[in-house]
Amino acid sequence: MKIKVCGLKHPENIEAVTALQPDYVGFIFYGKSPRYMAGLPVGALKTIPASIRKTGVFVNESAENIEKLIAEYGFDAIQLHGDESPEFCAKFKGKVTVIKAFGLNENFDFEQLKDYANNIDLFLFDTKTKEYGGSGKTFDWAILDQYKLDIPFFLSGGIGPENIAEVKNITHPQFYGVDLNSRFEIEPGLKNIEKLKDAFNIVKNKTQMKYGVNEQGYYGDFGGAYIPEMLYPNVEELRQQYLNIINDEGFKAEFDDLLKNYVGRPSPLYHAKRYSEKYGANIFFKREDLNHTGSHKINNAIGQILLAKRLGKKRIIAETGAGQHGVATATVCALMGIECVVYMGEIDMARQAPNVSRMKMLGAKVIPATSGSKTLKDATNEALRDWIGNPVDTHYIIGSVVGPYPYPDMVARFQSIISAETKKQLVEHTGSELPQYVLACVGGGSNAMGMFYHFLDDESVKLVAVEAAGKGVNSGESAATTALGNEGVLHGSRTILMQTEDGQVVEPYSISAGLDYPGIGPQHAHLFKSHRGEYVSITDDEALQAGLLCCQLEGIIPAIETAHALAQLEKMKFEANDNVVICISGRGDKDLDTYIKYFNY
Ligand SMILES: O=C(O)c1ccccc1N[C@@H]1O[C@H](COP(=O)(O)O)[C@@H](O)[C@H]1O
Repeated sequence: MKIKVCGLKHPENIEAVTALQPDYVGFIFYGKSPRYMAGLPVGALKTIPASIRKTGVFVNESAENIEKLIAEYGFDAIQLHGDESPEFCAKFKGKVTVIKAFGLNENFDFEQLKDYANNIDLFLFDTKTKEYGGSGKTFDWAILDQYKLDIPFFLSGGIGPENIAEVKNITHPQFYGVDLNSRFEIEPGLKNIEKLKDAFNIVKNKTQMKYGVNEQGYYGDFGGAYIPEMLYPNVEELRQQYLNIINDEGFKAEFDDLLKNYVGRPSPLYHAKRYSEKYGANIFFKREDLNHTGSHKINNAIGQILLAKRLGKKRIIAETGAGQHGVATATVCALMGIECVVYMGEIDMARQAPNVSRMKMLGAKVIPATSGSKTLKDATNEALRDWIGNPVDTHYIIGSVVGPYPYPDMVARFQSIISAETKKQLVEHTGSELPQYVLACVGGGSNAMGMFYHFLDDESVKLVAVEAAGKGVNSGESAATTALGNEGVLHGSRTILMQTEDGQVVEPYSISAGLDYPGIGPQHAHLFKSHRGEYVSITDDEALQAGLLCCQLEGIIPAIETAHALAQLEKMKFEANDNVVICISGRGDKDLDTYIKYFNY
C-alpha cells in the first residue's frame, strides 16, 4: 500500500517527513487552505529523493500556472482537487502523474469517473464537504465497493491515527494507497512525525503488537519451534516464506475473493435480542457458524491451501478433533484438486461420524489415530509423524493456533478476519468499534485468537476465554488447561499444558471433541500469564444446557464447543449498556446425536 503525506510547508518538517520514506509528498497551492505553501523556497524540495514523488495539489488552478509550478518545483505528480474536466486533466497526462480527486458521499455518481479514465493515472477519493479538501472528515468506505473501473485510487479524507489500522481491511482490488494529511498535524502544515511513524509502521506491517509474536517466534515466555531435526526443513521453509507469501498483493486478492465468494464472508454480527434481555446487556453473536462448512475453520484452511500451492506442495495432511477442521481441509483440497489425508482420533471418529462421512465424500482419506486417548492430541502426533516422513511434497495444515512457530502466528492471522469484521460491524450497531467484552471457547484456541486479534491492544476490551471443564475441573476428566496445567512443550511449542510431574501429557476429556485438547496455543498462554485474558472453564452439563438455551431463545443450534462460551454468560454480571460479543464458532448439526441423547429428545 502506497503512502502519500500531504500539506507540507516547513523545510525542516519536509526533511523529517521524507526521512520516513513515503511514496508521495504533497504541496498545496490553494490560497484558501491553511496548508498553502506560498513562499516555500524551491530549494526546500531539492533534498527530496527521486524515489518520492513530489506532488503539487491544485484547486481549479489555470493550466498555465500549473505548468509553471511543475517546471519551478520539479513536480512528478499533480493532484487536481477542484472541478477540473477530463479535457483539462488530459493536458498533463504523460507529462506528470495525474491524480484526480473527488469528494465522495452516499450519493456519489461513480458513472462520471468513466470520462476521466483515459486522461488520468490515479483517482483520489476524499470526503465530500463544502470545502475542497483537508476537512479531516472520513466517509463510509463501504461506498468504495461501487467503484468498478480498473484505475487505482488513493483513499483520503480524515485518515488518522485512530483509523489507520482499519484501512488495512479494505480489500478493493484497485486500492492503491492512503493520503495522510490534517489528522497527523501539530498545526496546519506541520506534521507530527511520531504519529506518522506509527502509521507508517502499521501500513508497512512493521508493528510489533504488544501481545503479538516477536521475530524469534515467541509470545513472552511461550512459543518457539521445538521440533525434531527431521522436521526442521519443513518448518524452516514455512518460517522463511509465510510472511512474504501472505503479504503479497496477489495472495491477498485471492484469499479475500475466496472468503467473500466461496466462504460467504463477512459473517453477520447478529444482535441477539432475547439473549440481551435475559442477560441485561447488548449481546452480539459473531456468526462463524454460517460460513461454508459450518465453522471458523475454513478461514484458516483457505489461507493455508493458497500458501501450500505457492510452496509447490502436492499433498495435504491435517489433524482434526471435532471434524470441523478436517471437513474444512478436505473442502479446500477438493476445491484445489489436491490430495488430502486427515488424521482423526478413533473415539472422535465415532462421536463425530457425520463429519467423517463428509470428509470422505469430499475425497479425503481419513486415518484413525489409535494411540493414547484416541482423540485430538493423538491425531496431531500421527500427522506430525506423517510430515516427517513426507517432507518435500506435503504441507501440514494445522487447524489451530498451536504447533511450532510460525503456525500459531500464521493461523491467527488467517483467523483475524473475525475480529477485523467485528470491529467494523460494531460501529454500525453501536457507534463504537470497541465492546466491553469478547468471549470465545478455547481448545487450541483458533476461533478465540481470531476473535481477540484486533482487540488485543485495546486494553479496555475484556477478553474471556472459555475452556472445557469436562465433568468438573477436579474430576480427573477435564480439559481445563489453564486451571490444571503448567509450562512445558506440546506439539512443537512452549506453552501451558496438562502434564504429570514427570512431564507426561495428561489425557484430556471434554464432551466436545474440539475442546478435548491438553494444551492451549502459546499466544493464549501469554495472554493468560500476562492477565490480558481471563481464562475460565465450563462443564459438559453447563455447556449442553447453554446449547439448548441458544436453540430455544435464538433459534440457533450451536456447536457444543461454542456452547461453552455461551454458558459463561450465566456467570457474568453486566452493566445495561455493555456490548458483549461472543464468537459462535460453529454450528451444532454435527453434535445433534450428543444433544439428543443428553436431553432425551
Ligand atoms: O489539506 C488541505 O488543506 C487541502 C485543501 C484543498 C484541497 C486539498 C487539500 N488537501 C487534500 O485533502 C484530502 C483530505 O485531507 P484530510 O485527511 O481530510 O485532512 C487529502 O487528499 C489532501 O491531499
